Amino acid sequence: MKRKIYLHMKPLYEAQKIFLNAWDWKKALAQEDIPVKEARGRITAQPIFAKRSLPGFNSAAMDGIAVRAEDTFGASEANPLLLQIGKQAFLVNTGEPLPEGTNAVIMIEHVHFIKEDLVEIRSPVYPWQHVRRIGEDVVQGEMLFTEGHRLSAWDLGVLLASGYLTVTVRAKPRVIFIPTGDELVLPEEAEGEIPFGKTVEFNSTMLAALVEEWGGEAEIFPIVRDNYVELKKAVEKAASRKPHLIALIAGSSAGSKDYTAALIEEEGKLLVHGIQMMPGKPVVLGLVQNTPIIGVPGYPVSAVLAFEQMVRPVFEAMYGARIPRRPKVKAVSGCKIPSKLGVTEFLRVKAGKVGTQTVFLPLKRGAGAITTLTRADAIVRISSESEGLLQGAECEIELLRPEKDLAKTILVVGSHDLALDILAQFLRQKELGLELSTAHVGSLSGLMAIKDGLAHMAGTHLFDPETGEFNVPYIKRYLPETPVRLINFVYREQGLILPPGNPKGIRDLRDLAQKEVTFINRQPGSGTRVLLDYHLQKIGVSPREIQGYEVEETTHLGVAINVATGQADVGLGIRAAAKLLNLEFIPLFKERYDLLIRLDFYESPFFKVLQEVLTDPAFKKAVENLGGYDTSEMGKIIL
Ligand SMILES: Nc1nc2c(c(=O)[nH]1)N[C@H]1C(S)=C(S)[C@@H](COP(=O)(O)OP(=O)(O)OC[C@H]3O[C@@H](n4cnc5c(N)ncnc54)[C@H](O)[C@@H]3O)O[C@H]1N2
Ligand code: MOO
Repeated sequence: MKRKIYLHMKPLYEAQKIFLNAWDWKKALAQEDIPVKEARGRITAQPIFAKRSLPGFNSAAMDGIAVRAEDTFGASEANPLLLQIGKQAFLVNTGEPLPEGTNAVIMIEHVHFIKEDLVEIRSPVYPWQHVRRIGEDVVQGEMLFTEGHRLSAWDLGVLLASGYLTVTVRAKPRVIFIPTGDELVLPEEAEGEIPFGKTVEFNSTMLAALVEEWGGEAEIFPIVRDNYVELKKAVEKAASRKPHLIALIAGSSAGSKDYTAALIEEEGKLLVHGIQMMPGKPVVLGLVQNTPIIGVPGYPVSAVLAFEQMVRPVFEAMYGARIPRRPKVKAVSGCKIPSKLGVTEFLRVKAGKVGTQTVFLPLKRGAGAITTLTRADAIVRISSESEGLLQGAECEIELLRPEKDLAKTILVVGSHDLALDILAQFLRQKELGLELSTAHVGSLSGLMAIKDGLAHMAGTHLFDPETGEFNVPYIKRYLPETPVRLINFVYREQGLILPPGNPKGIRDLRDLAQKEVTFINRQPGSGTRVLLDYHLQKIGVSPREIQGYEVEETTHLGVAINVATGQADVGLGIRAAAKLLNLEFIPLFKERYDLLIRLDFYESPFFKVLQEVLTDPAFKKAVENLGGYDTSEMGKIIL
């Protein structure tokens, strides 16, 4: 009875507004007086006025002699003046008060001692020269900080100097997290073997760390099993502690054990269930026992992104101050990225510098994969009014790493090849911080990305039927003006990927036209597709005769998985993909897979590292172990 299907999904901005307006966040945080020495990062709760002036007296700004400026007028090289120490001149050190009657300091370097108590000066000084005057820095009564100011390290300095030992700040927001789920085990319980079907509970730690980063305090309750009564008890217990927010983790979507929304509706007020954002859709917002409550989706990436989107604004409202944002930079998309209209999407991306542009490539989209956050360089927000980004489209990206680290990411687009993953691994071992990021857009789009300056390298295996050559004719045709180099990466076997035992007895491309055979294709512009279409034409088989010809995957592994799961009987792809999934393979062609490299990148120090990997026997061996690879010409310059 408690299963709760989504209410009307709300646009992201509307959900934020509803949550902000549902509670008097501004009044939520009490004030507290805390020692200034412990106040870094805290938010002032009142305007703060200086209790004293700084400096509190006229003081020497230099080591030297304090004088009355008027006594020095007329001094020059030709007409030096003599001053009596103790009468007209007084020895002072930096920071000391000026003796009564003096109003300037002459630096000791410019003072000539005639006798112990008699000095000669050869130039005049003007009044208040080398003097820090009373109140020069701060005048008593002056406002030092407005309310809602985040105290920095140096702010503590001015507070202490101007008379404060304690400072009135906003109390820290307190959040109680309640992780829920039968499948969860504490990390400590799962140090060795983890029982089958169990998952380590780590969302609460991530979110609590975020709360602390934002200046709040987090408490994590024990895991609550998927049981309505227990969940209700845990929420009541949490509410009795009067936190500023309760966060229930998981159980927020539409599963048979997802109680969050039902519980909030029955015990309090349900405000929102479901937001038009991805990841993070199943968010629940409400109030229970006069306490704001959020149901955070269980998938880790959804949890983090939804929590950030919904909770950061209410923290800011409580503080009356902004929480520092991640820096944004302009960047362009290295490939086409479709996105769902009506949903605000948060893509995790890799980013790198290609020439003067910052370019990004999307990581996988799965909200369950936490590495899409840990490996990301940036987050790209795709508006709900957009159907996605075209290759080369410019937008702002939110950086998760320092901008200068982006220079160490090598962006590779084009055809998919498993050996590129191994290359990434070796590169990382070779040089700290060097990353290889790949996007599989097909050989031809890869060439175009190189032309448009959207990648450093492209993997390509485009067969030209007219010349029987790989890649070179295409480069000459499509990139006649672009300075590039082409080097060989591998030769690889392309062939038919079949289920174990080849139940339908498929032998060659001709058999694809059989009625009972379902094929899985690759996307147009991919080298494999070009190869297929060429050979089909050569043997006189029309695409119309092939079932499944119009169903496309973008990677060899995608094709292999279709075969492995019985959705297709056969696909065309590389041996390594078949081997990885224990599938049968009939070799048909040997093809050349090259790397097309922008000349400026070819001449960069990073490429030297890459070249070292390409000549490393251990790397070649690792590639050959994938199956169906010939590395004998790896690194050879073709163009
Ligand atoms: N029929 C539908 N199913 C799902 C929908 C939907 O709309 N209709 N939405 C999907 C989306 S989107 C998301 S996001 C998830 C969120 O689900 P829940 O919030 O209900 O979370 P669970 O199903 O309990 O768990 C999902 C996943 O996350 C793991 N998890 C949960 N808590 C933790 C934790 N504290 N630490 C680490 N990992 C955690 C859990 O084991 C699951 O693997 O629902 C989709 N389903
Ligand atoms: O919308 Mo869910 O939060 O993506 O995985």
